Formats: sequence, C-alpha cells, structure tokens
Amino acid sequence: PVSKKAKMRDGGTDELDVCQQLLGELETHQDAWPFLKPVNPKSVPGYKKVVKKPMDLSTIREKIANKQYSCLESFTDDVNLVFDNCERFNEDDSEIGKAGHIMRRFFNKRRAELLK
Ligand SMILES: Cn1cc(C(=O)NCCN2CCCC2)ccc1=O
Repeated sequence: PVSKKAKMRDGGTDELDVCQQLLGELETHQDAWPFLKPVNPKSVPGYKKVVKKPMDLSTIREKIANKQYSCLESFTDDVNLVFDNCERFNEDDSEIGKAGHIMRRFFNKRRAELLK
C-alpha cells in the first residue's frame, strides 16, 4: 500500500502550502481586526460563557507552526470556528458581525480558487 509519506508531491504546492497562503491572506485582510488575537474575556462580557471553543487567527498560526493540522480540512474547521463563534456572539449588522461575514466569504472564495 502507498505510504502516507508517498502522498507528498515534490515541488507541487501541498495542502500545508495552501493553509499558509490562505492564513497569510486572512491575517492581512482589512476586516481581520476582530479575529487577529484571542478575544479577551475580561473586556467582552458574556464571551467566556457563550463561546465554548474560542479560536482566532494567531492561534491558528501557532497550530500551523506546531504542525497540529494534518490536512487542509482540519485547518478549514478551525477557520470556520472563528466565523461560527463570531455569528453566535455578534448581531449580523454589527461592525464585528459584518466583518465576520466578509471574512468568511473571502476565505471560501480564495480556498476554492487555490484548489482549482
Ligand atoms: C471576534 N470578536 C472580537 C471582539 C473584540 O472586541 N475584539 C477586540 C478587537 N480590538 C481591536 C483592537 C484591539 C482589540 C468581540 C467579540 C467577538 O466576537
């Protein structure tokens, strides 16, 4: 049977390259400001109780560095968690709620483009 290692394609962009490319584009997006660092539960009343699994772009950056993502799918799950948490806690027409929708649309569009 083909070993897992054998799946690596020399020189081709593998899944990890796609994750790093996508994360870089998310971090530098003008509407990324609510998502760059973990939400500070002291300065956001109710957040700790409401949001069971906090996630943010700096934590995702750290998980990539620590090789904690096995595939693009596990990376995508954490990115979606950022935006799902945002929808749960913020009104759609709030500044942060609007930023979350913009960022999620941007992510899905760029991911599809990079996988084509
Ligand atoms: C994702 N999210 C973020 C916040 C938030 O206030 N983030 C801090 C944003 N500030 C920008 C410059 C310093 C910090 C609140 C609710 C929420 O769902």
